[in-house]
Amino acid sequence: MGEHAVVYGYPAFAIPLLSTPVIVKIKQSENNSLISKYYAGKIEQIPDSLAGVKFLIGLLDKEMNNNHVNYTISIDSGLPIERGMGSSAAIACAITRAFFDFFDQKLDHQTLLNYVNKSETVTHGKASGLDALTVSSEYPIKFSKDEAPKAFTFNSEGFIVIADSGVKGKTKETVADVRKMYDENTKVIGAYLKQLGDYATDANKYLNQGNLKQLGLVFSLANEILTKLNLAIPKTDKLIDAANLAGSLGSKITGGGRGGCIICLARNLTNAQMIQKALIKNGAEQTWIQPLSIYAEDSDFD
Ligand SMILES: C[C@@](O)(CCO)CC(=O)[O-]
Repeated sequence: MGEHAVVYGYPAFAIPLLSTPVIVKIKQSENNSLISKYYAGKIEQIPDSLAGVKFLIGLLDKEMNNNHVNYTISIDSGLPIERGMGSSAAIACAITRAFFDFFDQKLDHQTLLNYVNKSETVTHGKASGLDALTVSSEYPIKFSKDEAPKAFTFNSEGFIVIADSGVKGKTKETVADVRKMYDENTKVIGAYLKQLGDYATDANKYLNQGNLKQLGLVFSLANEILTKLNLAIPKTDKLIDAANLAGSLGSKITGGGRGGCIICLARNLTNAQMIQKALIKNGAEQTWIQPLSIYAEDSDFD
């Protein structure tokens, strides 16, 4: 909740998808190379679509004062890239952790965030830091106007269902387009962004109260604003309609928009599975179901 608005300092919160980790391994080898679903080959020839990864590897290599060890980096990620799921931040986070481990260096959280954010700036342009914080945390992260971002826990029933539309969302492009709209019509677009921030605050309150019905409602209200910001496309609209018809308490685009993923709220597992079925039937490429109970303070989710 609060994506795009957070870039302007408004409240937001995001939850880490704990059931889908990104695993990066580094092994000594003859040449510096990368093995991943999206590219396999020499690090110096990494394509522009993975510019953030290439930049980060170069930076880490330099800062580890490495001038003699060659390595192969392998990335194993269940998250699709360019779908508003924070996968670029998650990959950057795992690469940084793997590098520090490989070179036997201690890594504190702030240093980790600095590296991820530098990589994100190459991938997305100026980022709010929300993705970096979220993917490096076991707990949801809250951004508010007056305090530093912080992790929080909540006790709530319910499930989230996420669906990938299969359409690439270009966060860099949508963030730049919203900025252009804001510069051209600050009053109206500024009011939309503030409203998104307010919905994020409301959603946070309803999560704490375990009020799923109201939470679902603010999901849908936020989606209306995201649509006004030109972040919806027919495919995500279709998925949202299908989820709502199948009993979702509320559904919205998640992340940068104009493609990418949608997120829905379900009352219970049966409800979540019915929504999942409808999403698949309506063309979702991949879906994830996650209980909200894993964010409770005493959760033993591992
Ligand atoms: C769209 C955005 O708000 C979230 C992307 O996951 C961009 C950002 O926060 O940097």
